Amino acid sequence: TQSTRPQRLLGAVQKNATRGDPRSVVKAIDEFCRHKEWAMNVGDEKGCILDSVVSELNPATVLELGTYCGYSTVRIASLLPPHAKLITLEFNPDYAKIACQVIAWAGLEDKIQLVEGSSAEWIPKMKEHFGVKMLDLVFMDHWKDDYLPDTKLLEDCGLLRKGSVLLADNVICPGSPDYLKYVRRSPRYKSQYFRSHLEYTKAEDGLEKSVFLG
Ligand SMILES: O=C(NCCCCCn1ccc2cnccc21)c1cc(-c2ccc(F)cc2)cc(O)c1O
Ligand SMILES: [Mg+2]
Repeated sequence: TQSTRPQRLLGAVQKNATRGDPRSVVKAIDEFCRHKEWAMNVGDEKGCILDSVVSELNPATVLELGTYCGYSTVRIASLLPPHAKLITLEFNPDYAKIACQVIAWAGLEDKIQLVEGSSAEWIPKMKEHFGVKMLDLVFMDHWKDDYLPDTKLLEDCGLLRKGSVLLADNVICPGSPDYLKYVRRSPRYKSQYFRSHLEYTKAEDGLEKSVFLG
């Protein structure tokens, strides 16, 4: 039977990356997506911006919405301090199965909790189910129409503290106009746009970093 793109991406990781070496996993995926098949990872250019935000923040608790094949999951987790935790949510079970194996190849299972389901279902359960008190960083990379409702849900569930950071991928392409308007207008956020390009292409895209002011 035909393989899927995520399965072929995993194959490229297992063929070209060194077990236990997250940077080689990231490199193998970027090479595959640049030279073989495009895939919707945050990619190397926006990935560097992601790395700088994570490194500066040194977060203890991170929530990622949209795991896909685990590329940004591995990028973030490889920069976390020893006892930090990354919870990553994936709606698509086939993506989750691949991401689980990519994360294992990188040797980052201990830092990452991969959960299958929707943000609407799991955000309200964060505290009771995962013992999460507050989120230091939320990386949004799931359905673009869900960025805004999920931001409001995060606020309502008391998961954001003064200084919590929302980092949203694809605010230009495919775009999340209602989310951008909200975080840029709201007095409760300090927002900043990091201009870049859609992964592996010349099209414009960027990351929006929004600090919750409490
Ligand atoms: O659609 C994108 N990502 C979301 C995939 C589905 C997420 C589903 N999901 C996961 C967790 C979760 C939790 N709750 C509810 C739903 C949830 C995406 C698309 C493009 C893109 C595609 C074509 C094109 F021509 C240009 C750009 C580029 C990106 O970087 C992207 O991220
Ligand atoms: Mg994305």
